[in-house]
Amino acid sequence: MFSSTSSVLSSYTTFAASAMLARTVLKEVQNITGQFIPQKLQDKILSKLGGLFQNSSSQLTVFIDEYNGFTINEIYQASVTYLSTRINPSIEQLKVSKGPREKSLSVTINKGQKIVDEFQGMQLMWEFISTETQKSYTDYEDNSRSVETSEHKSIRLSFHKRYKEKVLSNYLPFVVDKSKAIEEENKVVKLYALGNFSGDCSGSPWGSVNFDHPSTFDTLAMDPLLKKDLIADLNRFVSRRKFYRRVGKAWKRGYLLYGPPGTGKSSLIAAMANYLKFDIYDMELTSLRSNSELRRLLVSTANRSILVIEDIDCSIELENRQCGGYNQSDSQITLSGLLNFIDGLWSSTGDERIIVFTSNYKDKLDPALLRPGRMDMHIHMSHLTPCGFDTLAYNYHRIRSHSLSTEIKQLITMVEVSPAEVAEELMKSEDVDIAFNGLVEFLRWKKHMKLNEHKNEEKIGINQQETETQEIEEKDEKKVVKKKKKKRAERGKGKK
Ligand SMILES: Nc1ncnc2c1ncn2[C@@H]1O[C@H](COP(=O)(O)OP(=O)(O)OP(=O)(O)O)[C@@H](O)[C@H]1O
Ligand SMILES: [Mg+2]
Repeated sequence: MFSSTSSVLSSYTTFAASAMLARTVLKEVQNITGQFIPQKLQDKILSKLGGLFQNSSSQLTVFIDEYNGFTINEIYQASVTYLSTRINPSIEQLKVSKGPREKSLSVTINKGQKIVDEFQGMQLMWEFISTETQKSYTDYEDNSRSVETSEHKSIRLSFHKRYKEKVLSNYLPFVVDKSKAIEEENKVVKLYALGNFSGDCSGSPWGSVNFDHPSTFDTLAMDPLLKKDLIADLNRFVSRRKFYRRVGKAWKRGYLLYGPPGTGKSSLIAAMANYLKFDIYDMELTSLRSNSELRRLLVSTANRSILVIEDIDCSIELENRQCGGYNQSDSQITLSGLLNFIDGLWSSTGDERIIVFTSNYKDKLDPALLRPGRMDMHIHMSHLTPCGFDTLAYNYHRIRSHSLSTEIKQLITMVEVSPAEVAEELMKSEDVDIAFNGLVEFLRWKKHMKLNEHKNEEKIGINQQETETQEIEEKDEKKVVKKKKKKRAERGKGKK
């Protein structure tokens, strides 16, 4: 990969000058501080610098241009990213920029600036270079002349000749890997939905916005063991590229999230995306007309992404699958169309894909969807538990315990309350006492309603029982009357 990088032996005389400069600086430091720097320490400093500055003819310089022909040079980009983490106090000029959709500033080194880096005992000197070239054009129609200036950017990497192999096969790959990790860390997660609302001209059916959902695994109230299992499952999944290749399985994973409304299914998807830094594709099945449209959309999703189909039980005609002879042509969208595609083409074209289905009712789902191997993990998002309450209390009020906590937790075990409902109450005031008191009131009211419901149910139950026994008695009565009539009739015959 790197052998083609142009390497030029440069008579880099500035290095020798820099060595002299380093000696002068050491002397100056002694003069200013009035403190003698021990000779040993001086030697050590100079010998460290010596790897770079000793003899100009022992230096090798690698030039890394911004462009490789018309395409961007990935090593250049990687070096810029990597060097932005190596900025030290000796740097005098920096460049700062920020794209309209980026979260943070990007700080890079200005042209002419140098950075010394160390790697496995080697000293390496990086320098940013920029040259401007001007071309003049003559417009022969009106004989006017115009000048066009273009900038040529490159980076110069210098080190001792004896490290050539090590730099090309260890150091530069290290720089590339490191820059990927940095980019991954700074990556802005995107949310894609159908329709082009970002105004780009790519022709993609998906429009995207920056995904700025604050949900993380820390803020999510869910069974701690389940949360731990899920995080471990995600970690295993993303680290198993080779494994999936070896066993011949498509590198994808399916999760089914089910549970009542407001229990955090959508929040969990957001937490997964934020954790993995995967983009989300939100697929609204009800707005699609055919299997072929679905296929087109799935093909145009990118790797390292989460495809989300919410409320799967409501968004697809489940009966389609069950009706054997039903016309499952391309003119409509069917569950089998979706499943076939997920199992087949899509899974073999993409890498590192996650698919998430959500549903409020697991038992309403087609068994085909629940078949082993389809949805690898079924995750039940339940009503709030006392432990989940602790998470919410800490999220919203940064509080680990409160005099009302015990009562709140007791009430939570008595009523069925969703994390969303409790979150709503906790947000009503920034004063924790007011918010917790409000929550207690709310939970007591829920408990009261539940008890009333029970009583009503019991009443209905008793009434029902009464009517049932009455009916039975009536039936029995009728039977008895019938029997009696029969007997009477028989007796009448006998008399005759
Ligand atoms: N488990 C949870 N942990 C933390 N906050 C939660 C949790 N569940 C719900 N919330 C809060 O309630 C809001 C709504 O929850 P969310 O949309 O994730 O629920 P859902 O299960 O997807 O509901 P639905 O079935 O209606 O789609 C969230 O924005 C969040 O503030
Ligand atoms: Mg939801």
